[in-house]
Amino acid sequence: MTVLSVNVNKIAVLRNSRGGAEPDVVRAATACLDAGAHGITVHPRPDARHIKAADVLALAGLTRARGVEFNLEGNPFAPPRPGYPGFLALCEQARPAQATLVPDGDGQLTSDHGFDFARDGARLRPLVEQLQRLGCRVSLFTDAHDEDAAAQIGHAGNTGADRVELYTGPFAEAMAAGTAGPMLARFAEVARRAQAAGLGVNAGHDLSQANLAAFLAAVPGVLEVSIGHALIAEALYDGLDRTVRGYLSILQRH
Ligand SMILES: CC(=O)[C@@H](O)[C@H](O)COP(=O)(O)O
Ligand SMILES: NCC(=O)COP(=O)(O)O
Repeated sequence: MTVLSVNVNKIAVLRNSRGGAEPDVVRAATACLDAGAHGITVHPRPDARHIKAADVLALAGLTRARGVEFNLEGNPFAPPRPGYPGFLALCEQARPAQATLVPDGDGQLTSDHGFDFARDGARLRPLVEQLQRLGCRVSLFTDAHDEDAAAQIGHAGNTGADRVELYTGPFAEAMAAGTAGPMLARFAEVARRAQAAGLGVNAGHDLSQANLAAFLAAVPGVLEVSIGHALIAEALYDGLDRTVRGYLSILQRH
């Protein structure tokens, strides 16, 4: 079975919008694990707009205590800055079970592309080794939607990484537009090539209850999906009824 790692970035977005402690990322992560999620993912960004270094350490403690996977995502090439010690330093402190390297630019709204392995492979290799020495399984964020992707994946194998994470944003868009067929065939081909190169396959970005089943039916051997944005949005809808009723019941009693 494919395992589910819940990304709790969005809980921190909401918390930071008021500057206080609520909603609490550790409490939210605990609720996800209590519901059966297999692990927790966060992707702290250098501008600390959601997950902060302290959250990473707190979630590392929670996942260690619960014996589940902690997946820490980030760009290993982004320089440290006040409030963000750098991805490698965070991994040294938190020792996540999995480090997922993502080539984000600084001003990006969210992740929107994978590595260019032909170009980045040589500088990724020593970082992969360094992270593996820290005890992390290493996964590399990769495109699977374009012409070049199947060729690129061979270079990914040369980095020494353990897994790749297929960037599923373009699949989610195609699915919403009703045109996912050819895209899914491409993802399946990239997954098979990755597996043939000895890489495990994860997937993530904009996966949701509306598109996950179609993805898993078409793409073989996906080991893990990390899902945040849609899952948190769906949780709001699914939980609003109960919450409003909770308020009404207090009002009715006073
Ligand atoms: C790598 C990936 O696709 C997700 O981790 C995504 O980067 C979530 O980050 P944001 O929550 O900042 O959009
Ligand atoms: N690696 C993908 C991830 O952690 C969550 O992405 P999204 O579901 O927030 O788009």
